Amino acid sequence: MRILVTQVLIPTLKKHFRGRQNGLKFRRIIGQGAFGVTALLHDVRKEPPKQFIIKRALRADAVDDLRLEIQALRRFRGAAHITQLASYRDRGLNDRGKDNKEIPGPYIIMDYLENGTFKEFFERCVAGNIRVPNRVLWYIMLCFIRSCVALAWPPKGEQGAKEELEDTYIINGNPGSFAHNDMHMGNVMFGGLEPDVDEHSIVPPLKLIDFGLAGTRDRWPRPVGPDNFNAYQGLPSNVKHAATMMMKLITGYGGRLSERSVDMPVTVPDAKGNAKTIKIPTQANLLWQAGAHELYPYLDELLRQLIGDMMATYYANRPFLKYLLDTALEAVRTRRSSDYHPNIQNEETGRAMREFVKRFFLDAQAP
Ligand SMILES: Nc1ncnc2c1ncn2[C@@H]1O[C@H](COP(=O)(O)OP(=O)(O)OP(=O)(O)O)[C@@H](O)[C@H]1O
Repeated sequence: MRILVTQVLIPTLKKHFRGRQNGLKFRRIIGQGAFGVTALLHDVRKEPPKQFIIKRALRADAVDDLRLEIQALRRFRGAAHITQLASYRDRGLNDRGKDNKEIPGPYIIMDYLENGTFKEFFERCVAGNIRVPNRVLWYIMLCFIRSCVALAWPPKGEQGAKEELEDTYIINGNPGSFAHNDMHMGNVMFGGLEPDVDEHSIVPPLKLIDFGLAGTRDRWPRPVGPDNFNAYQGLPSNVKHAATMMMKLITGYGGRLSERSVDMPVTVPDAKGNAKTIKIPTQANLLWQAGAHELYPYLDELLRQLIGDMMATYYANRPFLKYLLDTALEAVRTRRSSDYHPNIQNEETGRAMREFVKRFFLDAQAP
């Protein structure tokens, strides 16, 4: 069945875009799974041609997910850390209210993210057996936190909304409980460097993709446990999944993780305002279990703490987004190589960061 649909669909896409629909031309199939197909399109009216992805479902149940994804992506137009919807077709009509009978069923056209998935980046780092510089980790963490801000306060921009950093959304009232629900390394991608945005001019911006399971409820409610105590809440779940990917990148461990909690010491003020140390359980066990400090001796301690906080076993112990954003922003803006151990200072300079990005992102994507 799948082969049949694909055999029909791919020539249909090719034929449709051969005619330069709205300046778009079919280039090649990017991904083809059991549920859907994604293909690369070029807008040949631009020089160099602007690249887009078209995503089309292959099965009836995947059509529902695609519809959900269209609804979700419309909420995030304008958010710099979520893949951007360029156009779509749902229920027979495209976003300009016109019928497009040639490509049957709903589809999504979105901006192409040229620097690949987080998973590919992770695998390159593991294969190269390298330590990702702390300063690069902070840039990636900042992007993750901004994506969580977008999920909590969707900008709901108009068609063609200009992308903006999410920092200002945070003042707009209480966060929502929208969950991505499928935040893993294959659903996080890196776009192209942006010379005009400080934080994206050195390390490529990270963006979430694949919103087919997203929503304000968990698609697969698990039995009540510490991680989904009381009710399902999207925000702490998104935050934990972001931190989990950071932990995987730091440790190079890409397998299934144990949800075993370990104690993490945290300094808090006591009733008199004096500092006291308490222990909170966290699932960031690879960074906090016995022996972890010796295994990752050069990891920025604040980053280790932040990941532990974001993966705190109990929702109530996970930090507010405002704190996460301020902490990551400050680290990105102020950390210098001299802040790190002499053994790694030459790997933490601005120059070393640029070389790292060239090797693990830009050169790795060259055709
Ligand atoms: N905006 C994008 N830019 C570049 N590549 C993309 C983009 N969106 C998706 N892709 C590519 O297409 C693949 C499939 O996309 P996506 O995960 O959204 O579809 P899916 O049908 O839900 O796939 P899966 O079932 O594998 O999760 C991605 O892994 C990625 O390689």
